[in-house]
Amino acid sequence: MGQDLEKVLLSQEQIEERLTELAAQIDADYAGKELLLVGVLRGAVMVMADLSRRLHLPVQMDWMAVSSYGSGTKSSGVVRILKDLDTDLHGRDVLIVEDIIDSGLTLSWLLANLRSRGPASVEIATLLRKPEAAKVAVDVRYVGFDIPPEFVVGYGLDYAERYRHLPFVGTLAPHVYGG
Ligand SMILES: O=P(O)(O)OC[C@H]1O[C@H](OP(=O)(O)OP(=O)(O)O)[C@H](O)[C@@H]1O
Ligand code: HPA
Repeated sequence: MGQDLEKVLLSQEQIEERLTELAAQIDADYAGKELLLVGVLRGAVMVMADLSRRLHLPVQMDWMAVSSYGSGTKSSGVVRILKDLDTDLHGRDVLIVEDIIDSGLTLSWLLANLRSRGPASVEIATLLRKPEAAKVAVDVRYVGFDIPPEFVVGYGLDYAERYRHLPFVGTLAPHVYGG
């Protein structure tokens, strides 16, 4: 496992500190409201757990599963809903919780999809964003870290379903994905 990693990009401490800041901002922005957190499976599980536990607002949580990456390192651009929400979004303040915005294709599709369901508002919170990899612009209210356009793993992010459990974000050694 150690040999698979090239470097640690963001330590557990850096991530937790930033999530605390984002939670305070979200608490202030939605004061007096009840928020519906929509986690995007599977990558957002860690961010959802750690961000939601820092919120003081009343929140509900629901989950969607979408897929655009399959087992590779590039977005296919074709988004499929693998599991839809159980919650009616009509009149709700919705915050999509994500691990990463890379090309932006998944989130721009998801944002349009959720906005078509009649919510009061839909915003996005993502731990990571790769500005140099953007293929479409996505309006993101809460960003943990802007990172370089390298493939990263850990803290929910996988390569071929591995490395999601790592408590930090790192890059993989090129030999792992045949680079
Ligand atoms: O901006 P994009 O280029 O569209 O990439 C971002 C998407 O890719 C990842 O999901 P993935 O499809 O890998 O599924 P997973 O969450 O199950 O790992 C991530 O969780 C985002 O949903
Ligand atoms: O850099 C990444 N790593 C893992 N999954 C991803 N999905 C989009 N970008 C990435």
